[in-house]
Amino acid sequence: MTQTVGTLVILGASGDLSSRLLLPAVGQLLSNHPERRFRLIGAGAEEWSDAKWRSTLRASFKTVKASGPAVDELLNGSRYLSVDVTKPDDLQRIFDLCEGAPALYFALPPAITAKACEALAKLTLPEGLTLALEKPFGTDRRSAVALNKRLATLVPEERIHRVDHFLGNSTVLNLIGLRFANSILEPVWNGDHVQSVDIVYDETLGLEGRARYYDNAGALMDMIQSHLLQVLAVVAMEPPSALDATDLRDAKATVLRATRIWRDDPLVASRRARYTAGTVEGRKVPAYTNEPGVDPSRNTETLAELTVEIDNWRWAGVPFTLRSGKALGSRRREILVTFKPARHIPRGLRGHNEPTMLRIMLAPDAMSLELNINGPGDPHEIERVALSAEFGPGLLLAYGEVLEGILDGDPSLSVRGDTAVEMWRIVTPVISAWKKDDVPLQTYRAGSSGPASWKHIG
Ligand SMILES: NC(=O)C1=CN([C@@H]2O[C@H](COP(=O)(O)OP(=O)(O)OC[C@H]3O[C@@H](n4cnc5c(N)ncnc54)[C@H](OP(=O)(O)O)[C@@H]3O)[C@@H](O)[C@H]2O)C=CC1
Ligand SMILES: O=C1O[C@H](COP(=O)(O)O)[C@@H](O)[C@H](O)[C@H]1O
Repeated sequence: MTQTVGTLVILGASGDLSSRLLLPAVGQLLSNHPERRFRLIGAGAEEWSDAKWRSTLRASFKTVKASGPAVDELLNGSRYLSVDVTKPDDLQRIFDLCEGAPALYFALPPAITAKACEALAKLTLPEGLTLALEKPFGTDRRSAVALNKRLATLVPEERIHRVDHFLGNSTVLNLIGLRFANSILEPVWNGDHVQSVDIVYDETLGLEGRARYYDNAGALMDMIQSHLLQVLAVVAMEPPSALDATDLRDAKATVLRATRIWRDDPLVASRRARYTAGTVEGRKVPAYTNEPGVDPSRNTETLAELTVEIDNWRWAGVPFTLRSGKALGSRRREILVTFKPARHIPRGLRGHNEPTMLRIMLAPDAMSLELNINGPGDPHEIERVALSAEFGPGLLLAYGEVLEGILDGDPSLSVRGDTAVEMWRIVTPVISAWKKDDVPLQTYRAGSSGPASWKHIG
């Protein structure tokens, strides 16, 4: 551990991300690493007292059973400031409370983050300042470019953490281990052997009171433009020499630069849908358009599918389909690599000739290789089996891993500025086509597997 940060400041501390994901991660990190010490300041628009903030901290820490002297010390010394983060004076008040080098974590809607960065530009910034920005980074390609430019005037790139918690996810690191610590996978990890790759993140969760953010984002921006393209980058990248920030981020950037929507045609490459009323896991879910805070005229999709191709030697012609949606009947989080079917099965063998499939489940962390083998009974009969294994669970929650990177000044797992822009470049033609209504917004019943007309993946 080489912690460079003395004070972690959460901007947007009264929001959902903070209490549900960030604060538990802080508690878990300190329980697992009691040698760590840093100050925590919460800053948000709500008029909270220090006491109310500390009771929020306690409640969040309880969810992960965080305890120990480091946790108690942080709790007792933690302060809350009621601020407007778009005002330079308010930001200065925060800096005045910091000890050591501060890290500002923007747990804010993207438009407010951009305004807060403008406000920072009016201040003399503290030595060693680190900035951590949540996804989505900007609201489109242009705003991402502008935000990068602004950030570059504030701190050096290595102290900017564009957070994508899927990259804090041990499974993504497991994926790198699986791909590159075995010599049998890489020779077939290309378009000569792979027929298609699907990255699916179906959630049973609905809107969960997040209309203010989600109704302006939708499934494409919320999940595909950020998380799933990052997963694609790790699945498809060339082998990095090391897991360090330069090698890893160069490898991801190269593959994303080669990525474009399938056939350059949003009508072929994308589909979108929105849920109607239904029942999910025994819970009644109202139609998305009847959720509090939703403006139906925005036509926000809650399920999106995007197929891309990667213009390079390894992957040319292989469709990569990314899909994510809310209020679906069952949770499914997996990367599915479908290999080409065997060219010829000797006459005399009967039964399956389905392609070999490698499923990598993102949570719970597991994998399964589906093969055709001679099953029990008649040895001429080919049957389907799955060889399964579990990845070891990570030591920390995904956000704990993200926070570790921020506190220790290691940006390996964060998204680099050029890559953040590239991810917007990939989805821009789809966003434009959807705005013009060129791709119909279909519907699916909450609790179903999506619109009946959509082909099932895998
Ligand atoms: N929630 C989640 O599961 C995840 C969220 N994210 C990302 O995190 C970010 C925040 O999301 P989320 O927490 O859900 O959103 P919320 O709306 O719950 O929280 C945003 C917080 O920012 C505060 N805020 C808004 N404007 C200002 C301002 N000018 N000054 C000070 N505080 C302000 C809000 O205060 P008030 O309510 O008083 O306006 C609120 O507390 C988004 O970019 C989202 O994409 C990423 C991964 C998961
Ligand atoms: O960033 C987000 O991610 C979550 C899904 O991630 P998980 O780790 O909680 O499974 C998603 O529900 C949310 O809409 C999105 O903003």
